[in-house]
Amino acid sequence: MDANDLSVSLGGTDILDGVSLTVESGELVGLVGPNGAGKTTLLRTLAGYLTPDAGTVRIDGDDIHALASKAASRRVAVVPQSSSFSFDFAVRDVVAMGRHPYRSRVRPADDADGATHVEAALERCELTNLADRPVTAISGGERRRVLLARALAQDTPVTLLDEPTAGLDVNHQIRTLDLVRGLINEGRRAVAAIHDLALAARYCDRLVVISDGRVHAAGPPGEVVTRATLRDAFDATAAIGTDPVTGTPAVTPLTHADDADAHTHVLGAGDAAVGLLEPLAEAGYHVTVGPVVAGSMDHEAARRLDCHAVTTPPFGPVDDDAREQAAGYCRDADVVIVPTDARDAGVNERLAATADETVVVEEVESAAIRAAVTDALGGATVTSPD
Ligand SMILES: Nc1ncnc2c1ncn2[C@@H]1O[C@H](COP(=O)(O)OP(=O)(O)OP(=O)(O)O)[C@@H](O)[C@H]1O
Repeated sequence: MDANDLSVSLGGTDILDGVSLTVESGELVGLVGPNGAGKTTLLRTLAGYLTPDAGTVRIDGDDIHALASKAASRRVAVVPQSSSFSFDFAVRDVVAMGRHPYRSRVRPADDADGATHVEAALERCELTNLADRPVTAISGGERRRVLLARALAQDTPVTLLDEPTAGLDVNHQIRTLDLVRGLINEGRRAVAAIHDLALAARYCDRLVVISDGRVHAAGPPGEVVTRATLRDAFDATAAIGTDPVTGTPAVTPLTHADDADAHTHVLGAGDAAVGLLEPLAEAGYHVTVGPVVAGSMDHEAARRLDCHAVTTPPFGPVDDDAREQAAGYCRDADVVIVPTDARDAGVNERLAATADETVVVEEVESAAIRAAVTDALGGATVTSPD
């Protein structure tokens, strides 16, 4: 699927502006972005429901907006965010509605294997036991699986999903995305709007960040889910780590702070530095740290918070580059903090709140690193807090 330079306005307001997106076979693309960014509008445009003011959507070469409705529905299926069923159709009948694009009043035999698709979709979505139940008499989560099964029965190369996990318990969120992933692994293509960034990062091959109707960033989850993206696209402060089980980005939203972007340099390393970085970043400071040993815990803490770390190789003296860079940060920073160990967490908190001074707290865990930087600075800025 190729969406090229899509612009859409609704009610006289520009909603999408120059959005392009490609989805290859065997690829799940996640649409992420703040509320009101335009994700649903984009999905509706990709589905052919909304005609763009400019731009095209092609599936295997066919312009989706130029196709007749049944032909378009044989290429793309939609799992909507919600659907209210006002008639008490049986679950099986709702799923069978997915076969509509293959049926013809004049040639009813055209969809000879329709029933097989419907039964397979029911089974895959664990709905076989509910197949005869009225759709008005099942739970909200089960109804979402019915919408997914209907899309499966439609048997299209492209599936568009709008918040497929919303309202599902944690078990069914995973089962639903595992199911979607299974379809992708069979060679289908899908685009899914997913609010949960960690789930999106775990299941999608690529993420497209939509913000204010534009593509803010696009790429593999590890490249897209960054502190900078969270700040710029979502206006959110977050720590980004690595999920220890899945190895994909983990997102911890932090309390929002509107503080100035004063530069704080955390000099040297140690366990205390790990605890310092997060409150500083949370308070809105531009934080740098180092020198830290490459691959150490404090380096990882800096990485996940998107704080630039000056690194020095393990098992060796602090190298000249690291020494120079750290010295530069120490000269430029509004505050230089040399952390003590964890018992001084209270002191660190106080320092973070008074960042307009240069304060150095003695006793860095790694005396060698402190000595190296102090030396590079000619000892000039090293002062005692009291
Ligand atoms: N029919 C419409 N007429 C005018 N504006 C609309 C219409 N439909 C949606 N909008 C506006 O378009 C913008 C994008 O809405 P959309 O539903 O695409 O966002 P979204 O990213 O899916 O949001 P959410 O995450 O909250 O579901 C919103 O500001 C919304 O108010």
